[in-house]
Amino acid sequence: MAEATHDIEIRDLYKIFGPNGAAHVADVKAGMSKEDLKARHDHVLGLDDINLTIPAGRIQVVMGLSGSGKSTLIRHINRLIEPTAGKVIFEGRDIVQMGPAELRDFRREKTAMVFQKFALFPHRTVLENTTYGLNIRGIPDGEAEERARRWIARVGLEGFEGSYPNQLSGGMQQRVGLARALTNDAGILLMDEAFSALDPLIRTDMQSVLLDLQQELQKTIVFITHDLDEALRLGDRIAILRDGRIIQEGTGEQIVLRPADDYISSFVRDVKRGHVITARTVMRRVEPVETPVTLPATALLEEAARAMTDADASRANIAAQDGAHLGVVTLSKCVAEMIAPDDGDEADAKAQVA
Ligand SMILES: Nc1ncnc2c1ncn2[C@@H]1O[C@H](COP(=O)(O)OP(=O)(O)OP(=O)(O)O)[C@@H](O)[C@H]1O
Repeated sequence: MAEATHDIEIRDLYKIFGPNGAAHVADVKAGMSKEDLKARHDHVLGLDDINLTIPAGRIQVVMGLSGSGKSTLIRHINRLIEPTAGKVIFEGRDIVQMGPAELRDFRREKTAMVFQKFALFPHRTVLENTTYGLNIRGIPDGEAEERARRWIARVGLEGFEGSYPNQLSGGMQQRVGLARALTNDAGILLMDEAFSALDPLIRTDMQSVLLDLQQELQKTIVFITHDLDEALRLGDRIAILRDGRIIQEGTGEQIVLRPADDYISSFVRDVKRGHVITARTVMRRVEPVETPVTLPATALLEEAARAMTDADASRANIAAQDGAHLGVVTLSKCVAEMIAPDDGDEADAKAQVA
């Protein structure tokens, strides 16, 4: 038997919406397109042969345009949607095969969800909204309240425990959504366009709140978005969906440097490369040089360029976490990569992250 892991392993997953989806899996496997399936059989292809390992303790972003299958995919993880075929394996168990009681416990204890439209109860206070999940699990009131208060404070809402949702701004309401999910203490956090309804500044703020919490909590987060900047900022890994298929999966840096096709190229063309590409990717593997600047391998190009400019240095050494020397970057190389690489540089950079 395979060793149990805390990763979420999605294997050969298909979802065909319609009265007789299972009858059409073979057609889809044989290459029938979403359009043909709709035209010939009046069924909708939701997910097409999804294979994805969502790493434990990291943020997996699922990105794609409207209708690409993002919501359908995330809802298979807690089985709010039944697959037409395939497996979703967590800790050695296939969620698809769970009976009702096992599924209920899995949902309540292992997963929590944050929704785009907050989904708060309007007639309950912040505290009551946050304790709700614990109450239905039968956790004693005192303990539930203590846990809820802790998370309400942790998301920055101390003092608002007695407020009602309509007394709060959108950003504050989503902080309640996050507090409610965290109070549940579940290892898997499912976030479906959780920040998409927020104003840009509040949205960036909430991304920072999430990243800050994640440093400490290291939950397995599945985060859906249609926004590339958000995907690149949050995702340890990013899967890009189109028409129910994963067309590319990797780190943000890999996707920006090696877009799998023209569609993804057009997505990433306007990305701020200095915020995505790391110094390690553009360094040369040469002996240490005389310079006041040493940077971690994870430093982004913009950070590297700023550090060198501030120190009036033209080069920086790059060191691994344990301090071992890895290579050298130059200021001019960083700037050139941030602006637009020539083909040769692009090929080098691609080879580096391959
Ligand atoms: N219950 C359903 N019945 C029929 N078709 C459905 C159903 N739910 C989703 N679909 C279809 O499945 C495909 C994927 O939809 P899904 O909602 O997962 O996309 P999405 O990427 O989350 O889009 P959005 O960003 O607009 O929410 C779409 O073609 C959609 O119309």
